[in-house]
Amino acid sequence: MTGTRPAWIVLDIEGTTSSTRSVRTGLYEYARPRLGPWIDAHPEDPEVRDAVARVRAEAGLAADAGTADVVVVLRRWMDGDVKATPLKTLQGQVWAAGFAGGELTAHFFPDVPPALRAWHAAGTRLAVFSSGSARAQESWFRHTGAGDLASLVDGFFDTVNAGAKREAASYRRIAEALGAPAGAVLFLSDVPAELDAAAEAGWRTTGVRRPGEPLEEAGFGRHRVVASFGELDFGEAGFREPDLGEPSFGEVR
Ligand SMILES: CSCCC(=O)C(=O)COP(=O)(O)O
Ligand SMILES: [Mg+2]
Repeated sequence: MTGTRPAWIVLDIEGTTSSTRSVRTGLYEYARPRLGPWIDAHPEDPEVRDAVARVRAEAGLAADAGTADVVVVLRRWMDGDVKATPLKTLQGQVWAAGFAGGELTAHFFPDVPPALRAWHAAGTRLAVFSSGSARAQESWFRHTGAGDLASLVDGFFDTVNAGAKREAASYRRIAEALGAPAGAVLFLSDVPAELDAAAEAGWRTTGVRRPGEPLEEAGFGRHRVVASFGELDFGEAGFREPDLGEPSFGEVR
C-alpha cells in the first residue's frame, strides 16, 4: 500500500493521465487549421476578443493586427509547446467543439480509468490541474474511449482560475477552492518542477514516469515515483478514512 488514502487526488493530464503524443499531435494538429476560422467566426465572443488582444500584446503585434498575424503567433507557440493562456483559451474552444461534434476522442493510458473509478468509489475526490483550459479538460474527460470520466471529477483548474503550474501559490489557491487542508491533497504529475511547487504548498506528491514519455528520464528528487496508476494502492478495499491531518508545510510524504 502507498500510504493513507488522500481526501483529494489532483491530476495533471499530458504525460500523466494521457500521452504527450495524443495532446501535441492529436489535439494540436486538430486546432492548427481551425484557429483562424474560429477567431473570425466569433468576433463578439468576449473570451475570443480578450485572447486575441492578449496574443497581440504578448507577441508585440500592433493592437489592430489581423487574424493572419495572430495565427502565425499561435502556431509558433504550438510548435514550441508554449503554454500561453490565450492560446489555451482558443485551443480549448476549438477542441470543445470537436469533442461535442464527435470528431475528437480523448486518449487515457489503460491503467487510468480503472484507477480513477476505484479511487472515486472509495471516497477519494478527484480534480484536474492542467495548462489546458478548464473547458478543454472537461471535454477531454467527458469524451474518452473508456466512457465519461468527467462525472468522476469535482474540479477543473487551469492557469486562469489557479495560476502557473510551477508556482506554489497556485496549489494553495486550489486547496482553498477545494476546502481541503494541503496535506490531504495528492498531486500526480510527470513534471518535477510542478511537483516541487505542489510540495512547497504542503501537498503530497507522486511523480509519474511513463515509458516512452518525454520526461521518462527526468530526475524526480525527493518525490515518490510510479510508472502506472496501478502502483498507487491506498487500500481501497479497506475504505480508510481520508487523511485530514494538519499539513506539514513543505514536507513530501
Ligand atoms: C486536454 S486539455 C489540453 C492539454 C493541453 O493543452 C496541455 O497543454 C496539457 O498540459 P499539462 O499541464 O496537462 O501537462
Ligand atoms: Mg504533464
